[in-house]
Amino acid sequence: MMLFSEHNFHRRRDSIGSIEVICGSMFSGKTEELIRRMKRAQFAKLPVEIFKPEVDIRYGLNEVVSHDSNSIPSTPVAHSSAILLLSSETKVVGIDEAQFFDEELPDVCIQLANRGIRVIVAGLDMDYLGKPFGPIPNLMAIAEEVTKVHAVCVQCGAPANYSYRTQQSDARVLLGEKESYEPRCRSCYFELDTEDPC
Ligand SMILES: Nc1ncnc2c1ncn2[C@@H]1O[C@H](COP(=O)(O)OP(=O)(O)O)[C@@H](O)[C@H]1O
Ligand SMILES: Cc1cn([C@H]2C[C@H](O)[C@@H](COP(=O)(O)O)O2)c(=O)[nH]c1=O
Ligand SMILES: [Zn+2]
Repeated sequence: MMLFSEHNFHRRRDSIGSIEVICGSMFSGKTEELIRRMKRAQFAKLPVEIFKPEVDIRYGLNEVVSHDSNSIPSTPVAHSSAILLLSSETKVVGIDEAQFFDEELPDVCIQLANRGIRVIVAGLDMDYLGKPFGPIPNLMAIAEEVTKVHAVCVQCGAPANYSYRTQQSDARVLLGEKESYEPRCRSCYFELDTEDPC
């Protein structure tokens, strides 16, 4: 089976660029999907570069690592504009944890795509309060393709699109894993009474 993004990419590989967004809750497979697409590009012998925000130091500075320990080398950057300094040979750019970047990231992605680069951006669409997170909503608006992936709700097993924070903290940015967050579905996130009222 050929996924839409792979088909699209092949057709356009030497012509115009594009922007793809992979979004969802924590543990939904965003990083794995980003790594999968980047590795396919490498198999196609295309020069790739992967970036992540400097703030995300969970697994060290120089690689993107999934919750299943898949990894790919990456470059940490303090501001999205630094991504524009990449090599002129680069054909595919991956960006992980994009929710932590500044609001200039969508414009940076447009500039890259207009140079003919395929840009693949992964990030949380919502913060722990269920609010749209950083530049992700604007990126979704300008992207050619948006993929929303889902985790499994730890409470009931349904598809999960919320990241429920289990630690007491009001800070929007709180790096963490399973000790601080759990993926939940709407019903479990809002603790809705799902009993049939009739
Ligand atoms: N509740 C869960 N639902 C789905 N995957 C989970 C869950 N808890 C742990 N995982 C693991 O997380 C992996 C996805 O990791 P990753 O790609 O890093 O996600 P994300 O970048 O969206 O946080 C899955 O393949 C699975 O092994
Ligand atoms: C919901 C939420 C998450 N974070 C942090 C927690 C993790 O360090 C990353 C998300 O990583 P993942 O690859 O998507 O699992 O973001 C945060 O700082 N604030 C939040 O509201
Ligand atoms: Zn649930």
